[in-house]
Amino acid sequence: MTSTTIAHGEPLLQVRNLDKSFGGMKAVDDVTLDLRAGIVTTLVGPNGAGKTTLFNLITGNLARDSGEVEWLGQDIAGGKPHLIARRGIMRTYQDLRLFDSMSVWDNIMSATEYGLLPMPMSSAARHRRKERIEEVLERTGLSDKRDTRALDLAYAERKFLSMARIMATEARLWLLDEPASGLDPNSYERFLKILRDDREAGTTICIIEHNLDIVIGISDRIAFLDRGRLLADAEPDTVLNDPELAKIYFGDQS
Ligand SMILES: Nc1ncnc2c1ncn2[C@@H]1O[C@H](COP(=O)(O)OP(=O)(O)OP(=O)(O)O)[C@@H](O)[C@H]1O
Repeated sequence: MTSTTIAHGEPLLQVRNLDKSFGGMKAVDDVTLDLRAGIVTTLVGPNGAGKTTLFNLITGNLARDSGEVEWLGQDIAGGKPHLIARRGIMRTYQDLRLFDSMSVWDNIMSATEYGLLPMPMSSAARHRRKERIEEVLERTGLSDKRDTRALDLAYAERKFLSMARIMATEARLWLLDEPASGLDPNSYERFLKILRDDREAGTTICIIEHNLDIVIGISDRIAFLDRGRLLADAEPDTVLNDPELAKIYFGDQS
């Protein structure tokens, strides 16, 4: 995992003129976007806008047609997912992709190993990892569930486990695909606190989110996608008060 220092607000990940089509349909169409160090960028837009596809192109789950993805100035487009993870880019999935028959603890442990070189860890490093997992269990409210199989968790607990899996790594960039969908209001608060605390600690976060309370509650910047095109990338007030974007997002309600 790279430890290059980068100033708050400077681009950590740069997407340039990225394109991806499925058949004749452009799912991501000439998108240029910076994800900046220590900043929470929310990716919004109607269903099918290309948000998840953009994540998949960044993380190597899909191959781009053209364009660039740079991490700290290095080209990473076309890299394999585990190699991209190794650089410090971790993600969650809408369908969570937990290891259902494994315990909460083992699910988290496996995430800390994903993308790492298979080399023995020093006992000090193992100890630090254990402490980090304990802290993540506490913050996600899963301490009492550490031995429970993922399959046996309640819905909100499964969502928090998918967050815990990336929190326990030392990733510098988190890509979160609708992590709060279906959560109850109490869980929202826990979720927002996690994001705010990690942003404070310097983590860079990009989150796909439909819930406007969450969008308003956490965004430093909002990027608005529609039919593959990036229509806006600006401060929340600018995007949220743009009547044209509201029409696209909510439909014409006049
Ligand atoms: N693997 C694929 N094969 C074919 N079409 C795909 C594939 N993945 C996505 N698409 C299509 O690309 C478009 C963008 O999909 P994507 O999932 O990126 O949208 P989204 O903005 O994340 O939507 P949502 O908010 O509903 O999750 C959609 O029309 C979708 O059907």
